[in-house]
Amino acid sequence: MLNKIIEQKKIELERLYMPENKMIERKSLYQALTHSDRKPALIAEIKKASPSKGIIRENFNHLEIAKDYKFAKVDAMSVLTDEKFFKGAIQYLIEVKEIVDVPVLRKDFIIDSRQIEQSVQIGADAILLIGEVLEPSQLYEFYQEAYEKGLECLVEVHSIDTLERILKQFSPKILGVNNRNLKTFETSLNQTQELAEYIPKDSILVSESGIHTPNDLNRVREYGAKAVLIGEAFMRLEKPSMGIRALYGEH
Ligand SMILES: O=P(O)(O)OC[C@@H](O)[C@@H](O)c1c[nH]c2ccccc12
Repeated sequence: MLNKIIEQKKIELERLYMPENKMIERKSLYQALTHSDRKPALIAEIKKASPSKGIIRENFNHLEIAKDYKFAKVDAMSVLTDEKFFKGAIQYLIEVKEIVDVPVLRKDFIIDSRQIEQSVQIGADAILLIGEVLEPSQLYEFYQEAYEKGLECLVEVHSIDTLERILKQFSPKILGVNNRNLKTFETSLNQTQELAEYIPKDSILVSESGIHTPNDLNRVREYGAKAVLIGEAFMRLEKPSMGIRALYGEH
């Protein structure tokens, strides 16, 4: 599946949409995650579908979800912009960014430097760079290019092997452990536990995917996650904010 997604991205690169530059105020994801009242801090995702689950939310309205997340005071929002496999859209991110005051992460498969420029233009505050998709040297180049352009990066890895290869190159400030294997779609929170000890002390550990219950949240907190990235569990609820309160045990 991962290969299929990357092939599709290469096709899309031939007609990359590049909107006009607007003046956009950037927000720091790093700041938001380190100054959160919630432990772990929360990145809430806006996602209609996924290749592993199909359509997750039938009546999908990105702005309604963004407003509800805003009401719940999430620390950051992640917006899927991949159209083909996640039924996302660049337009969703543009519009969400206009109505929220927290950093917005662009969730997509970045394989080309032009997508970084595009992310700047559409108003993203941060982008995802996937360790299983990019060679460490390429990933580091994109990382530097993004920071030079005022974007932060969530560097995501699934395996210890990928993490080690990246850490030989550099230490990303925000490091995500994807509990889901993008090739098999298998999800296990043990992934966060196994990788946690290798995460540099100065990096923020974000546990991503497969977090549904308060027990899941407690587990990854104990493993050392300073932030979590959650999509599906909230997308299945009419009011995602209710799910957030239940998850964190807030009243
Ligand atoms: O919906 P979940 O299981 O809560 O997962 C959210 C997020 O981690 C997931 O969407 C994700 C993590 N890494 C990705 C890379 C590409 C696309 C999607 C993802």
